[in-house]
Amino acid sequence: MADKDYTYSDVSSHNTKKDLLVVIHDKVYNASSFVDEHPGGEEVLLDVGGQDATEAFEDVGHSDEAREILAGLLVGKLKREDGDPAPSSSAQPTATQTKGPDAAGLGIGIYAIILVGGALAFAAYKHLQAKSESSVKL
Ligand code: HEM
Repeated sequence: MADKDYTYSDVSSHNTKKDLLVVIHDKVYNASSFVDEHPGGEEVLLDVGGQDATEAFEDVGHSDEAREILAGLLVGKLKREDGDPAPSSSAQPTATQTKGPDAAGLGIGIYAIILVGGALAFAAYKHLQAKSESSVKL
């Protein structure tokens, strides 16, 4: 039973509490027996019922114990076909990569503003100082 091949549409029809399949890393798990015991609540599992739950599962940072439980729920593997949604976890790295340069650009901008602002403030201070010195002499 654990080496059955499922298509994405096979899995998608099993999305109820009594009949709950989830896909994690292209493997298919039957979470029906575990849904009531899930420490994270049944709601989150039902939300991903019949779908690819890889990202949701990995985002939580589940423990090794959770992964052992998961291994016990294995019923088969996912056979991807043309037109199926892409594995959800593969979209993540690109999203974080594009974030990097943006954040760095903003950081440099802020430094530039502080530097120019500081230089202007210093010039104004010097100017006022020179002015008050010359008025004392008069
Ligand atoms: C069949 C798949 C899953 C299994 C076997 C599983 C198992 C577990 C286990 C054993 C824990 C306790 C903490 C730990 O050992 O890491 C846990 C916690 C948690 N799980 Fe899952 N989980 C599954 C899927 C999911 C999914 C898809 C989500 C979606 C967001 C999720 C969300 C959470 C959350 C939020 C907690 C933390 C609960 C807390 O600490 O209050 N889990 N899960």
